[in-house]
Amino acid sequence: YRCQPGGLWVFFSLLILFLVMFQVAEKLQCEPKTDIVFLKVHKSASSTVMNILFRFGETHNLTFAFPNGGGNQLFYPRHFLASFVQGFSPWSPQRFNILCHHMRFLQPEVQKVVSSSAVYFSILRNPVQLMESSFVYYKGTSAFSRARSLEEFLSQPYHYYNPANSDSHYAKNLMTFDFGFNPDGEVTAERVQLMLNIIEASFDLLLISEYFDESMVLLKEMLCWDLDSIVSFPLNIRDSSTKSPLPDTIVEKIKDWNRLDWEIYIYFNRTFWERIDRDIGRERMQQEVKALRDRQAELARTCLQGTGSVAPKDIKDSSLRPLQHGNAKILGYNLKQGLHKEMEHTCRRLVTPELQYSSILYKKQFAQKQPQTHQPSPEQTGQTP
Ligand SMILES: Nc1ncnc2c1ncn2[C@@H]1O[C@H](COP(=O)(O)OS(=O)(=O)O)[C@@H](OP(=O)(O)O)[C@H]1O
Repeated sequence: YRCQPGGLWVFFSLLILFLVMFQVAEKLQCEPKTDIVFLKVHKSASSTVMNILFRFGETHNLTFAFPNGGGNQLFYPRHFLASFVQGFSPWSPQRFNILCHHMRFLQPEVQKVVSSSAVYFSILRNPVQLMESSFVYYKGTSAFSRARSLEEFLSQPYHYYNPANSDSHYAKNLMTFDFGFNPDGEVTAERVQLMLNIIEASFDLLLISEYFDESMVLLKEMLCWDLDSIVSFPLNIRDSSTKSPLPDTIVEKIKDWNRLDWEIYIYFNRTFWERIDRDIGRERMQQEVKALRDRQAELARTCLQGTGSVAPKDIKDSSLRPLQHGNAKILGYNLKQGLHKEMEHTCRRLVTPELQYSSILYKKQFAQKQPQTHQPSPEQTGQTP
């Protein structure tokens, strides 16, 4: 049997056609996603994730669902309502690309402000470290203000904690609360299962802050973004002088006190790794994480003075100073001098704290608009994070 030249031509034409179709199919499958809901769970590295979303949104000219009047939270701790979003009208078809400010989740209302094809994700943190962080950051709230230490609070929590107070959620099952559920609900197998089912049905991906880099790789895959879109420097981080070590006895007490959060965390930590095994595999994950860390290290060398984060008093540019809250000392960054214009912009955005960045984007989005006639009260704008 001898191969005919005509046959070869047909073979190569078919091969090229197949390759082109394959590329087109792959592209169709993997268009970068631009409609996103991020539930910004408190004290779970959510400000770092928000910075990633801010940068992507700014670069791609996307719209954000800002709180009315430009506050920093969507009228938290109230359950989310579409009417909290600036520019939302029940009579207009306008939808926003990214919803990522602090809110207490309520899906039917969220669905009114974003496209029906929006991707939903959130991030969880081990409730033990989350509560230690919350105790320091929200030291001024009613449940924590009278307790000298977390140990003291946990020795008789109901002496300090009154569920009827409007700021009590910072002290018990904060993740459960942010997902929209009752943090004081009785812990039964049925309740836990129902809660997990609802979260799983509403969210496409649950990230884990202890595995932040792996989380970003999963996010990149889900959103069809590139590596540079998911790089970050850790934001809203505390100085170690305001962190306390937790003896084992306290760890157990925190788990018990935050039982609903613990159940959420355990379950989605498991599904997180199952998803990695299913979609990426451990080996490729390792390579992707390395690529991400290498890129971040390169950016740190380019952008930052010194080796990394610095105390608030040492931040030279006041527009890069993060909000200080409660008893926490929140660190920030100094940019290198003499960076070229474009690089300076990239570096500056990486280290711009949440409140300043949000306000820059808000002004940009509403630059053409008249000032609001309705002025919400400070409580409504949620000035404290
Ligand atoms: N990349 C990365 N990886 C792991 N952990 C990180 C990261 N970025 C921020 N953090 C830690 O997240 C805590 C702040 O969380 P939030 O930004 O969600 O807080 S807030 O509710 O918006 O105030 C805060 O925790 P504590 O330092 O324990 O308070 C940060 O250190």
